[in-house]
Amino acid sequence: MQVKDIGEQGLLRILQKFCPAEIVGDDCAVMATTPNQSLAITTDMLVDGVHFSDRTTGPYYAGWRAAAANLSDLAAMGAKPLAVTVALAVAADTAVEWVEEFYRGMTACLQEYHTPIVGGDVVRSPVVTVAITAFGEVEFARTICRSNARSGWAIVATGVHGASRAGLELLLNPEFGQNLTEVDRASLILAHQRPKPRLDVLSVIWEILGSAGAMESPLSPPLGKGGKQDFNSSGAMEPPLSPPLGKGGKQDFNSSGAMEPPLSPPLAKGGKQDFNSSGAMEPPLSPPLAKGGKQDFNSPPLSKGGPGGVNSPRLTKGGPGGVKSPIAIAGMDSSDGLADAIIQICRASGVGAKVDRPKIPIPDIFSEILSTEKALDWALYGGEDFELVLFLPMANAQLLVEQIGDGAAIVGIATDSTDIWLTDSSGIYPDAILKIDGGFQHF
Ligand SMILES: Nc1ncnc2c1ncn2[C@@H]1O[C@H](COP(=O)(O)OP(=O)(O)O)[C@@H](O)[C@H]1O
Ligand SMILES: Cc1ncc(C[n+]2csc(CCOP(=O)(O)OP(=O)(O)O)c2C)c(N)n1
Ligand SMILES: [Mg+2]
Repeated sequence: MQVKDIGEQGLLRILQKFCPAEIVGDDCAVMATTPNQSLAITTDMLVDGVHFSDRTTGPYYAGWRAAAANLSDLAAMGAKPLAVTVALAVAADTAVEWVEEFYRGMTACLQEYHTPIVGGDVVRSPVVTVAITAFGEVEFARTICRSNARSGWAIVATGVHGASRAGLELLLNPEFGQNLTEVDRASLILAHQRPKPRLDVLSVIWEILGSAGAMESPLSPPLGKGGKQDFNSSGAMEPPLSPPLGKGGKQDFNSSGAMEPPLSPPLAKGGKQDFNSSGAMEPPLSPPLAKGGKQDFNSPPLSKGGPGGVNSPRLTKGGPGGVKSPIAIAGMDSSDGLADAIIQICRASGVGAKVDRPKIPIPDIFSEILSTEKALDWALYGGEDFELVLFLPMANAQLLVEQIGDGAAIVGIATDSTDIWLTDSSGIYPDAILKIDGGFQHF
């Protein structure tokens, strides 16, 4: 059966089965918000032939990866996922079964993090394309931004890099890795097809940084001795300080569709954006008029007064790198590769870095199947490992790496120049500048 056989309404009926019935189906999804939390919003598109293909990834894992990529961006901001919307473009002759499998994969990933699909759109297109918008919430004081890094801080990778690239190679090129065992082959392929967003790392970060994770006292001891907090086996992240979502602590988006309906009004009294009194609507983010009357799109919008400034009560911007939060950590995810993440954070923060080649965590098996050069290249530039790359004070970085385990490593240190060097503490290779364009480029 093809999409054209059931039509738009027929397809929507199938897709809405993957969504909580209480929320989906109207012109908007309306969700309760938690007081004192900021909304984190991210969009990522996936295009057939660019991000996945039938050669490498069937619909189930294409769906999984689509969800994981978006949740990974939330994790990178320190945000807890709330919901996603899915805009789907398929051809008239796309098999309905393909779309259903895609949704099964997507919801399998989302359910691990208790995140519902609350809406979306379907259109016809010659190329299958999926755009997901994910919504999360984060306390302002816990927002992990790219622009917060400081000279002297350690650079942490939360897990091995290059595995996804190796998995992609195995799927595209049958000649590659013929001496691998089936177990190793499967684990590399899974790294590509079923990446896990590192939302689990957030609880470890909050535990180490504690309530005293602010810039002023970044080295305060962790809250609890030694142990990771015991989150449930799904690996779902629940920042210990955030209030529970509903009775029982977690929203339950399982297939029964049971979930607490959003009873509280979405906007608290006074929480509405204050448009001017004439009633005319003025988008609150529009840049101020520059001298001469032209809008100056380069100047940072309405940052006067800092976070919560008078002009922009609900939006916090800290300059070219984006949000600045008071927490002693900076980071992003490594969707575009480890090197890209380090470079982006350094640029946003105005620092440099020294990255030590032997410290970069790669899968053990690489030494048997790849030259040292190629292993390094895939680790730095392969992309799609969806780990987090975090800059934080050394003592906290050491605790973090110890507690995450499983390939997490301190790979380098931020410096007060703006150069980003690849160094070699084993003394074999000369220092080199880390390339910005070594990874996947769309154009
Ligand atoms: N079409 C767009 N319009 C406005 N902003 C965009 C667009 N595409 C990307 N951005 C913004 O540019 C920044 C970098 O994007 P990107 O490299 O895609 O981030 P990520 O790797 O986290 O997905 C993000 O803040 C993103 O929201
Ligand atoms: C068929 C196929 N070819 C190539 C790749 C490799 N690839 C595609 S996009 C990408 C980088 C990440 O994608 P992007 O759209 O830049 O994600 P974002 O950083 O915005 O999250 C990589 C390494 C792939 N996953 N599948
Ligand atoms: Mg993106």
